[in-house]
Amino acid sequence: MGPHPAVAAIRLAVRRVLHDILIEHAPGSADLPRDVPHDLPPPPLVLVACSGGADSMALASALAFEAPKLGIRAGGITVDHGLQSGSDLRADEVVGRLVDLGLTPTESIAVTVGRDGGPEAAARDARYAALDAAARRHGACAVLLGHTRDDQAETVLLGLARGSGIRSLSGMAAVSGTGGRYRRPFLQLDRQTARKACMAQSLPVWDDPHNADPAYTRSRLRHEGLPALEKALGKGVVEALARTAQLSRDDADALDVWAGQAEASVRDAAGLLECAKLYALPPAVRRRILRRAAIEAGAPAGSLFARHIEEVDRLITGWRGQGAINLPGKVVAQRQGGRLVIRQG
Ligand SMILES: Nc1ncnc2c1ncn2[C@@H]1O[C@H](COP(=O)(O)OP(=O)(O)OP(=O)(O)O)[C@@H](O)[C@H]1O
Repeated sequence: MGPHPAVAAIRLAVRRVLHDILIEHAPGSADLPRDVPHDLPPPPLVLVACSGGADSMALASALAFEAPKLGIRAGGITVDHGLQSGSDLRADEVVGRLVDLGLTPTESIAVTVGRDGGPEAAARDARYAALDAAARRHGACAVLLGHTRDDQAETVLLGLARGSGIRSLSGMAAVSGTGGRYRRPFLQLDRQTARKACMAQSLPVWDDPHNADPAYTRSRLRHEGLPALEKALGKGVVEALARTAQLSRDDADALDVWAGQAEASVRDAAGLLECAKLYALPPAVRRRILRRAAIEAGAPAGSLFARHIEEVDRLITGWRGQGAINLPGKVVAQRQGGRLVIRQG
């Protein structure tokens, strides 16, 4: 008898990603003759980032099962955010579970969570910094994250509510981070499948109380927002939102390329942006060029919002002699003799 369908599904998702990693990091190694001595690089190491929750425990179990079959070493990291009493003991428990799965190396990393950007963003920043450092320290070529299709749907809705364009509708990428370090094998898989796979394998899981805490935006969305949407629009809404993410990502990537190519054609010999040429471009392309120019001039990308760019855009499309526009990072945008000048003031 084969594995439970949920277990088969999580393993297949992980196997696909490990195949990609193998092709990227050890190209051709599978073709080398086995009886001739050669200096093969050490087998690649893939880490799983595990909170102890159902998604990442399912991921850890699938990694532990699939990696050895492909000659990949598999380890696991858990991050202790120190936000609840006894979180250190819990982190040790998670490490114990990763060891039981046969993962090595395993590590629990304690981080200090700051306050910047709110509790969720601060915890996330601290977590990714710790995972980055761990990947470097262990020489890992990839870190797997347990985000599911449901997480993706939530991310799309959060982006939609921010009103900031298709880039934020594109959710999380299957591959992201420096050198494509982070991989999300479960992005097409629903949360229920991960949970069922844990049950079928009798894996103990831990439900983070933060996930149910209505103080967190994502938690409210998960427990109130999405169920209400499903009730109104039908069960397919999660899948549709995840599909929206992929379509939006493709569109946003295409527009970024277009803007990159168009940028050279709207600059004069001195490199200044020509308002008339900008005016002739489609708004989506023009605004991307304006955004890039603002970032190049020193505006921090994270503080530059759609409303800032819209205001700069009005120097082009709604010109009535308005004054300089102040942008984050002390960057100033102003129109001077048919040219748009964006620089740090
Ligand atoms: N404390 C942590 N330590 C290590 N990795 C984590 C931690 N928290 C989250 N992650 C990683 O980020 C992914 C997404 O985080 P998120 O907070 O959405 O997950 P979660 O709700 O805690 O659930 P789960 O562990 O079931 O994925 C996790 O699947 C896991 O890969």
